[in-house]
Amino acid sequence: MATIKPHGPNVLITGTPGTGKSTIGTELATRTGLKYINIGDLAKEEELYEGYDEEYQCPILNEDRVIDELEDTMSLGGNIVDYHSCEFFPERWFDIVFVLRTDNSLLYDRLQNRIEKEK
Ligand SMILES: Nc1ncnc2c1ncn2[C@@H]1O[C@H](COP(=O)(O)OP(=O)(O)O)[C@@H](O)[C@H]1O
Repeated sequence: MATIKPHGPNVLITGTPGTGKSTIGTELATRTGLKYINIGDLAKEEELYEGYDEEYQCPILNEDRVIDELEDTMSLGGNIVDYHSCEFFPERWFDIVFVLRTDNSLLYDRLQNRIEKEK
């Protein structure tokens, strides 16, 4: 059960990559004044990794370090957290969770566009 936090509620926005988490998360942050936290960006900035996944060709997130890094911020509240996975977050952190979904055919095109842009 979430408790009332001094800086307001914590919101989790999760879902498959490309479903619009960062688009909605940043817009929501602008409109509400809550702080937007993108876990992927945070991990990059603070190097919260524990090795490299050769199969998926990406760094492996150190989930314990993410939790340690965010614990104080989340206790105060007032955050919008954006990440494609959610099972490792403490349930007590969040007051509400949104799971975004997008039709697979649309998702395919969005991710394809993202890859093209990154080239
Ligand atoms: N509701 C929406 N309708 C159409 N396109 C969207 C919508 N939300 C996001 N997009 C587009 O889909 C792509 C992926 O969105 P993004 O917010 O980066 O997703 P995520 O953060 O979940 O990976 C972007 O090009 C974005 O502009």
